[in-house]
Amino acid sequence: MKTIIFKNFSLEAAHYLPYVPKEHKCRRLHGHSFLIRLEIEGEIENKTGWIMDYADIKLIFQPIYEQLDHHFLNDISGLENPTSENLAKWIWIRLKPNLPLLSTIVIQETCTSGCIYKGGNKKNN
Ligand SMILES: Nc1nc2c(c(=O)[nH]1)N=C([C@H](O)[C@H](O)COP(=O)(O)OP(=O)(O)OP(=O)(O)O)CN2
Ligand SMILES: [Zn+2]
Repeated sequence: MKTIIFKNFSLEAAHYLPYVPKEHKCRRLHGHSFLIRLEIEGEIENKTGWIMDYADIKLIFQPIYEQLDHHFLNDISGLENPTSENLAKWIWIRLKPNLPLLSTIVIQETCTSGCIYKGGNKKNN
């Protein structure tokens, strides 16, 4: 039976949203403690009793995490407009090839706001 496991990460990063009106609060440089949740969907293996080791999810995500943690997101290629939605998509494109069972990325930007990304078609991700 298909089961979903998850691994949560917390990362600190600064950003601003360049395309909102000048008066919008998010046009100003500010920072977040982003919460990122990676969900993996698959079958439970008989022998191990798991879908995959949580530690392996962490290992696979590590190089991407390091590109983001304590960075200015707007400076990162492909993240010039670092909305939650674009961040989720950016992570998905880089992570999915190495983590084929990835099914959902949840980005929580503040206590009250976030995005749930489930991938896209091959053409536009
Ligand atoms: N669809 C999106 N809307 C907004 C995004 C986004 O990424 N996608 N981002 C922002 C800002 O980055 C902002 O920092 C977070 O927005 P907001 O929820 O308005 O933040 P608050 O903590 O101030 O929310 P309150 O609940 O009003 O206190 C804006 N919009
Ligand atoms: Zn923000």
